Amino acid sequence: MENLHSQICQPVANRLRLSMWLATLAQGLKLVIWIQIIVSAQYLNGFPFASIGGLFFLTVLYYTCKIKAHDQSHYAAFALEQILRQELADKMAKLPLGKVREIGSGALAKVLFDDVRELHAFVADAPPLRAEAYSTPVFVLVALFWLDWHLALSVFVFVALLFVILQRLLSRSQLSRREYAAAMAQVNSTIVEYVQGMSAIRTFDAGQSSYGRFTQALARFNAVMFDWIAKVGFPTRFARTLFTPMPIMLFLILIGTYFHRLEWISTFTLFAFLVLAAGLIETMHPYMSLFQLLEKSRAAIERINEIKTMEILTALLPSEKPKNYRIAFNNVSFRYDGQSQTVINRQNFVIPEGSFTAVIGSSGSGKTTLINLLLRFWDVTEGEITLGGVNIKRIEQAELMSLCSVVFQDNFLFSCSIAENIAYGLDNVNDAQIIEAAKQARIHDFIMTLADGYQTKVGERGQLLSGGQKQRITIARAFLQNRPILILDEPTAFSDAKNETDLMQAFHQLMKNKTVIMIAHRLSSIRRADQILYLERGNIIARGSHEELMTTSGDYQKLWAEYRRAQQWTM
Ligand SMILES: Nc1ncnc2c1ncn2[C@@H]1O[C@H](COP(=O)(O)OP(=O)(O)OP(=O)(O)O)[C@@H](O)[C@H]1O
Repeated sequence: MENLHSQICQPVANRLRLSMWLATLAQGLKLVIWIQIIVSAQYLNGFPFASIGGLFFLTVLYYTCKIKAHDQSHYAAFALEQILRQELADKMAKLPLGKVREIGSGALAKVLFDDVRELHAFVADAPPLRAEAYSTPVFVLVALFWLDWHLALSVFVFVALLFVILQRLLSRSQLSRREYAAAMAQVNSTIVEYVQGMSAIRTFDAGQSSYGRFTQALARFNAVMFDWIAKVGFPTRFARTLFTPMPIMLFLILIGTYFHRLEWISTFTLFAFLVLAAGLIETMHPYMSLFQLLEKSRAAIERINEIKTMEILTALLPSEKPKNYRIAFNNVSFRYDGQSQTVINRQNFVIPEGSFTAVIGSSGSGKTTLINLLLRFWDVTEGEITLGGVNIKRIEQAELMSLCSVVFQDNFLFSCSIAENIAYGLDNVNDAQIIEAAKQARIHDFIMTLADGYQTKVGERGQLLSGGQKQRITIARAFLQNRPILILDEPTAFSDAKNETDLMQAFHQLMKNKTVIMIAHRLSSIRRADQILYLERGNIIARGSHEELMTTSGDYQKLWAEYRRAQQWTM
């Protein structure tokens, strides 16, 4: 077995070995049964009934071994499937969250489901096939040499020749895996984009450009496949023709009758050779299937290994608990994987415990990145972030998360009830507490208008609710969590003024007595901030309270002047 395959099958190696041995034993028994039948053919006039018992026993043993081999390899396949899914899921939990988002949920799900399933087929089917492909030719050749070494040697040379031809043909037919994988991945991603972005697609381009990208990807995939078929069509058909019993039978009849005339072999030996050699050639078919299984599973294993070997978030030891909730960025720089430019450049600032810090800046200035670094969705490239004087890399991930409540603009809800979504991840929460949190988040009245109230299912990703409603459910969860650090991404747009006022009131109540960092999109909501960080191109260009910045920062004054002009224009 190839290194790649044996490495990934390591956890179930013992079962697979057992399956191989049982399958090999079954092949040996099959051959013994054949030989016994052929030998019995010599006694057609007086069939040895005594040996029927033995034959029956061998047949039962043969089927028992074959079935047990099959069972073992299938158990191994199921066990490995479970082990790998568990391992990959554990690994994903330790990867930087930014990395998980970058790879995309579609691609990760494909590895967890499709690739692991692909491997199942290989693990379940390969051991019996391998036993058949490798042991049967050896057994049959031993039997042929035992019958007559002259003819056996000729058959051996003939089959070896065929084998070399088969190897050549199969290696020529290897589909350029990288090309195939790239073409397939492009088809998948364009399908996902086409389906997920359906609303934007219909609004903006009636599906033309996105559909165009999809058809282009499909055309490329077809071109790769056609090219492959053109390359392998003839070799495959030729291999199939060579590995039928006919060529070896013809060879045996020619050379066998010659040997028979020389009186080197008896008629019986020639007959035995014809039967056994036909079987020998059939054993090349499992070899071809095995080759295809190996090829198909190789790409899956490569993708699984890619995730298994990804760098995880490492914790610096010994782990420590923060002593307070003062946050400090010390000389922090950050560059996304594979990018040459840093998006945060050597930044230093402090967020005092219990204060409200607003982060402002134009689109792409690095506001979200700053928050992602604090939550360890990514790790800083240089410098350190401390919480309560402790480098966040020394704080266990679960501990860090248990100190922060996060409310994003686009909030993910789970496809369960509203009550379950509010209490998500929290133990020992009763209905009264859930209702109280919903009231504080100004969402209780809306929930009561629903026929099933708090038991209403929100649909996949919360699609049955509006953006504002989803956000208020997340705010209710944050009220219930009551964690000392609150990270908010202020909503930019909601449908009506009432909804927006409700939301802002809920936000302000939630912020009380907490260390708050808010990405602010509206200047009106930052006036009461203790500190405003004005970020541009990864640098804080101004820092201070509203009053301070209005006197010290020309950029900040300009921002307000523009904001006021826009307000007057709106009015
Ligand atoms: N996963 C990523 N890989 C590479 N570059 C990224 C990635 N995410 C963001 N960037 C880049 O980093 C820079 C900062 O992005 P960030 O999302 O932090 O900006 P932002 O200020 O939050 O913007 P917005 O207000 O539009 O949300 C941008 O130039 C963006 O293109």
